[in-house]
Amino acid sequence: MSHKSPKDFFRPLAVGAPAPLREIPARPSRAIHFFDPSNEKMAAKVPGMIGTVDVLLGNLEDAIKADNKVAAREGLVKIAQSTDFGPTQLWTRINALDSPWVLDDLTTLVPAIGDKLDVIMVPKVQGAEDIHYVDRLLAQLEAKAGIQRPILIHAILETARGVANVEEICGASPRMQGLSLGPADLAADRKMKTTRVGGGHPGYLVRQDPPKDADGNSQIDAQRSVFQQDLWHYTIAKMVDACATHGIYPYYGPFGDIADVVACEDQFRNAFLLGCVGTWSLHPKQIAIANRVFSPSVEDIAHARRVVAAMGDGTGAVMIDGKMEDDASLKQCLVLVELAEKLAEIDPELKKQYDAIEVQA
Ligand SMILES: CC(=O)SCCNC(=O)CCNC(=O)[C@H](O)C(C)(C)COP(=O)(O)OP(=O)(O)OC[C@H]1O[C@@H](n2cnc3c(N)ncnc32)[C@H](O)[C@@H]1OP(=O)(O)O
Ligand SMILES: CC(=O)C(=O)O
Ligand SMILES: [Mg+2]
Repeated sequence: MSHKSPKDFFRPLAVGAPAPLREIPARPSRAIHFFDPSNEKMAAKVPGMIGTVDVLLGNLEDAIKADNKVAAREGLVKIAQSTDFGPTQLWTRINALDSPWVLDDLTTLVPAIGDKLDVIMVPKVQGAEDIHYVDRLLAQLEAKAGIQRPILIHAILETARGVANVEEICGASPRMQGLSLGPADLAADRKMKTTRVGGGHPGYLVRQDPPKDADGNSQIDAQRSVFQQDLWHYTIAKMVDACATHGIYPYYGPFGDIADVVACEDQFRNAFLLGCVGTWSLHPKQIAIANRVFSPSVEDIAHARRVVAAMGDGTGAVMIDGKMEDDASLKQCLVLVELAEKLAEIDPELKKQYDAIEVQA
């Protein structure tokens, strides 16, 4: 839902602010890698990560101690001003809109490094009103600082009200770039009885039916398989639909069990299959997992290209390996092929792998 009439939707919100984008570019953003700009050891690693990760995000909100908020903000300014980010995007996560730090975050960052910041992530977004506030303030600050292209907004979905309002959040401004899931705050706000940051839960499961004995009685105490379920399926699916409706991009979020690289990969893959374009990385070892999961496999691209070739003008139905392919399955294949083309532009290793695929007749 827009707060403006359709004719004014793309009008700048301050005189002299850059014109809003008509379309949000599909820039690869498989991993949004979080770092604490007040942590000197971590910050020192940032320049070396350029080119190995699609997005570097200087975090100012949760996980930064209250005593370090100013140092984190100043550290981010220093890093951004002294670093050429090349192909890697620079994002930040500002403090919550009801915090004592957010106004200084925005009024410091935009004049100092607004020309380098691609996206500002806003936490704990509750409804369109939060986006409208940041939208207008950014326009005023951009105009004052002479910023030439609009800084985009990314909202974290991490309150029950935010989830209920997801559609209006996505459509609140042409600056809206995407949404991430905030499973930790969302769990707390919903009063879910979990203590984890993302991922599944062994107690959230479906159990196989009991076997029956010769008389047809259920053997309740027999050994039965249990299947752990995904606590986040509903919210991710809702985010994906809202983002697709508004032409913006959905992301998973943090996976807090850094040591469990296997479950992390599974959770990321669920999000990829459901339509997310990327996820967060909290530790350097999660970057490779995200890059792998959010890049279509060589097998998928080989199959997709085969369907594209077989479908000619894109209409009708054909059989490939015993399966029916038609206009609709072709469209799914094109999603993968187009994503592979975008990734090949920035990832030479992937390009080599995709280029080596021979299309089977
Ligand atoms: C719910 C939410 O809001 S999630 C988002 C907020 N949370 C975050 O942003 C957390 C970001 N990550 C971190 O703070 C850290 O990775 C932690 C606390 C999880 C683990 O940190 P450590 O215990 O230091 O991890 P570990 O010892 O494995 O680190 C190995 C090296 O990687 C570095 N490192 C760890 N995390 C990062 C990072 N995110 N970026 C860059 N370097 C990092 C460490 O400084 C260390 O460097 P060293 O080898 O020179 O000593
Ligand atoms: C991602 C985040 O901020 C959360 O899970 O709360
Ligand atoms: Mg949070």
